[in-house]
Amino acid sequence: MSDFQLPIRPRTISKRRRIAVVASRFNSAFTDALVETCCKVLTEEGGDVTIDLHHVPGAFEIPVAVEAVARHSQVDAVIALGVILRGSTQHGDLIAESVTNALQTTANTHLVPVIHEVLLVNNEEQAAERTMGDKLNRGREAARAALQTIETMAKITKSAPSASL
Ligand SMILES: Nc1c(NC[C@H](O)[C@H](O)[C@H](O)CO)[nH]c(=O)[nH]c1=O
Ligand SMILES: CC(=O)[C@@H](O)COP(=O)(O)O
Repeated sequence: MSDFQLPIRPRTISKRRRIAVVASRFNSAFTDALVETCCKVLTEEGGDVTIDLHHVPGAFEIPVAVEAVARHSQVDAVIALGVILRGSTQHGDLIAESVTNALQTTANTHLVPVIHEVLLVNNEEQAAERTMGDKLNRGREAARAALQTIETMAKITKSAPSASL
């Protein structure tokens, strides 16, 4: 009897990546800086990467667009970029909390990495440091977190039994 076994279906890990960026326009000087740096780093460090950029008015609208991307597009990751400046009421904190929870839910529901850089800051100085500076740049951080998480997810799914994929 032959001990020949059919090879299991190869799961080719394509190095071609598609990443969606969902960014709010509110506080656009800061959010535009986040988008610019994030896309630059994705292009420089991500290899063969296609970026789908989507804009929404404010941070509160980011999760619905991220969920739509997760449901309807074949992306390897979604990056959420926004800047919430604390005002004199609780409004900013409420938005930030709801965005955080919604992004986590989308990531875990669709098993797609969602990178959360919807920043909640106390003032413009903190916003500038994080969006325009070199030391704390959250746009750069977002791009690198997306690329690293894509690699990790690929390793995890590669080592999973094919029936569970
Ligand atoms: N104050 C900020 C907002 N506010 C707008 C909301 O996000 C939202 O668009 C509005 O409540 C309509 O649903 N958005 C930010 O991104 N940053 C802010 O500082
Ligand atoms: C997050 C906001 O919409 C914020 O600008 C609201 O400001 P305020 O708390 O002063 O009403």
